[in-house]
Amino acid sequence: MGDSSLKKWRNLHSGDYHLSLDAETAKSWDRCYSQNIDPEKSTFESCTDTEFDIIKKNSTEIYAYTNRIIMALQEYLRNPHVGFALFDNNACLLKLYGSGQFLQWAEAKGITPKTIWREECAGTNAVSLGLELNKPLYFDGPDNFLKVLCDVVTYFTPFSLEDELNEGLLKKFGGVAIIGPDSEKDLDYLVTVISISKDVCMHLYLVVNTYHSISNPGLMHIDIEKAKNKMHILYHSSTIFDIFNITPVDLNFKNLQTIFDPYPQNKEFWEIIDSNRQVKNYNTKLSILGKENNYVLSSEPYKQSSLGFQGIKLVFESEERISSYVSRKIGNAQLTFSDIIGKNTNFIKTIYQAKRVALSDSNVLILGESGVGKDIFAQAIHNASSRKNKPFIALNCAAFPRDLIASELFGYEAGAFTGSKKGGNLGKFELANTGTIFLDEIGDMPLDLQAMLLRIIEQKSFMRLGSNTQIHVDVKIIAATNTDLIQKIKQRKFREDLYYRLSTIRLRIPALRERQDDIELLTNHFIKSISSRTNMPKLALSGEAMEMIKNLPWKGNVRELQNTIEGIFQLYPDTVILPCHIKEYLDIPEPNDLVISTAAPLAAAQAETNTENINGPAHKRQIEEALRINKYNITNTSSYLGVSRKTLYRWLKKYNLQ
Ligand SMILES: Nc1ncnc2c1ncn2[C@@H]1O[C@H](COP(=O)(O)OP(=O)(O)OP(=O)(O)O)[C@@H](O)[C@H]1O
Repeated sequence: MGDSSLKKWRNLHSGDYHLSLDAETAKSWDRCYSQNIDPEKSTFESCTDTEFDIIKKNSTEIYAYTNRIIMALQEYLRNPHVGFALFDNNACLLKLYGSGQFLQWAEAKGITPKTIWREECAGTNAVSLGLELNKPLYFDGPDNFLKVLCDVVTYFTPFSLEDELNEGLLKKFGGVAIIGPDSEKDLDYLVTVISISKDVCMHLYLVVNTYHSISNPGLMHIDIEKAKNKMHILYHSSTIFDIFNITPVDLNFKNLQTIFDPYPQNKEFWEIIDSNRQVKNYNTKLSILGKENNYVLSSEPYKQSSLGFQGIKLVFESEERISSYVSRKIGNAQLTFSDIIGKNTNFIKTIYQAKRVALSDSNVLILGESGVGKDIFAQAIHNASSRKNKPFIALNCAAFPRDLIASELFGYEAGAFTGSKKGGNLGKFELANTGTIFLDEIGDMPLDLQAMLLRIIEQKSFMRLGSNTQIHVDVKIIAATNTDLIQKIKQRKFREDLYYRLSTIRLRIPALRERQDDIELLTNHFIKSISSRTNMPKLALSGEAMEMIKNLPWKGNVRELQNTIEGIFQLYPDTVILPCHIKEYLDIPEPNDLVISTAAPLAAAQAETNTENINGPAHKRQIEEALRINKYNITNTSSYLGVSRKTLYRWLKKYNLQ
């Protein structure tokens, strides 16, 4: 022990150390004195072997990275008298790295793995104080509270990250120190430990935050030693075992082939690894410990040339987990062909065509007026297809503000635009991968997005907003519209090439007025479903009332019919419905038999004008009621009333309801 160090240390203890030590160190000395820690104590406290096993297990994240980095740096630490020490977040010494000379010196001092450097065990030292203050610290020998450390110099830096979920809080993971005899001072050592810490923290950030924010997929970091043709698992998340459905085993620093079956199995996987290729959401079959399954794989090579460090980050998801995640978040297609009611010959033909469409993987364009059942057909097609257990994602292109559709469809990278979520966001195309995406009201899609959609269809890949990486997707597209797309093409509002790409198969759903023979069937179907839903088994409609319903124009098609039936039974639940009830509900004036006609149905435009003309103040009340029920949402209210948004706006203006 250096005499001058010991002398300085003794002087500090016998005098007023507040004058010589910096404020934080002096405060720590105060605490040590108040806890009656004996400065002369000659040994460190250590944890037991069992405790140390638990500590090591809890520290695998920092151990995996730091171990590798220190190993690579160690040979450049030219001074054989000093070495590295790795600590966990409770100041337990996990491992020492250095020359034989350094390790002998450390052992003689009692500085060995398992020793605890917390203040209450080892008095004030750079490790305890650095962890507490969360900052790099250099400690000269006499700054240490214990005599045994009075000639030991320490350069320490903690590993910490801001906790993204709890703003302001810090997650501490431990730290790294360079330790040696007091004679070996060199402030560059502090720079060395700071840069190690920065590197470790960057890795920890990737591991802890980036991927876990989305759906907690399986994450693996592979260390590639090209020269030795070795690929080791440097880090893996615990979810990997669930995803691969295997019993947890120790994979740290194990060769990749410990779980991935060797070539020629996993051909695609080995090719990606060998060529260090980046892929995003790549559907591939993997053979894990003899069990084959489908997975979605993303890979991202990385290289730290300065440290001679090269690896690849792999993210795995099983297809089942993605499907269940998506269904939980988005909800799946519920309806099947058995939910579609109709006996009209043309309508039956449409159902037949739709069933055939479901068997092919081509894109489908569903055409038809508002409320004819385009949505129900899209769901039924998905549920009758081979993709039925995969996601069904619906997006109404008209309901989204123009600038949000792009991020809804394609997702975005973290920080892609102001207000974007920290971890980025999956777009509908990524969520629908392997399943079906239903783009309702495609005619309202802005032109620039039409170009992007066309690219997805042609290349089966796309890029998230703010990213330049192609993401591969396998999605069946069902689009629907109630507008005349040919007309829109002529007006240059819809791309002709996209129209032909989307309409590989066109399905036209006839309007209700073209299948009057279905009205009775549908009416009875809706009465039955209201009865069972509301527990009102005796709902009844007179023959005349049914005749009247069959002859109304139903501009809003099945939706309008359904809403009317529901509305009438809500208003008159305890009576047999007669024509007078319907007239009252729809505000049809008695003498003017404009709408009730057994003759051919009125033309749609004429019907709308008529409804409007005959209704007057009652019509206004009906609109007010519809607005209230639909919480003043224009799209929902117009659907509820079975008219277009344009018509509703016109009515609002006319009745001064804006
Ligand atoms: N053939 C049918 N059998 C049973 N219910 C139907 C049928 N057609 C439509 N419906 C019902 O009518 C309502 C409107 O149908 P849907 O939403 O599928 O119409 P749409 O054509 O997609 O309308 P929009 O163009 O306004 O989006 C839904 O409640 C649906 O369940």
